[in-house]
Amino acid sequence: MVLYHHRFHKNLFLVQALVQDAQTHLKSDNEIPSMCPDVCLVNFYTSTGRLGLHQDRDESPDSLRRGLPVVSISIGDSAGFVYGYTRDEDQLREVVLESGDVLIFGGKSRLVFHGVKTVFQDSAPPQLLQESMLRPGRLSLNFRQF
Ligand SMILES: O=C(O)CCC(=O)C(=O)O
Ligand SMILES: [Fe+2]
Repeated sequence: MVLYHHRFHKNLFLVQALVQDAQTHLKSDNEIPSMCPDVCLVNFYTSTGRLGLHQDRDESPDSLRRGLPVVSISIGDSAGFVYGYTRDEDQLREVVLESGDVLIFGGKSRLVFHGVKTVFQDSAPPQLLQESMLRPGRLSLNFRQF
């Protein structure tokens, strides 16, 4: 229990450090505010798993108004992640998220539409599967501040 607690706190610091790192790479007119995560949404996708286009707006009005970021960490199989400023399928852009990738959206982009279109079967790093108990598929950890 103590170990779990310790690890959990380490993860919160990791998420804050990831946001800080992103901040150093952005121009000041495209800011991502700092946050203190208190929610972690965990998704597991099998190779046929999908997530339809949506906005993340379950957080408090204050969190959304301030554009506090969503920090998403991908583990396991790679996935085609789609995003856009409208629901228009033709305007969507796609990025492949690989195991270990971190995706952050906040500030002006906090309410971007997004979804997971494809999970690429058997694309996880072999070492990860050998050294962990992860079953085939993709795990995503989504940290937010309510
Ligand atoms: O799995 C992902 O990378 C995205 C998850 C997501 O958008 C959500 O849980 O709201
Ligand atoms: Fe989402």
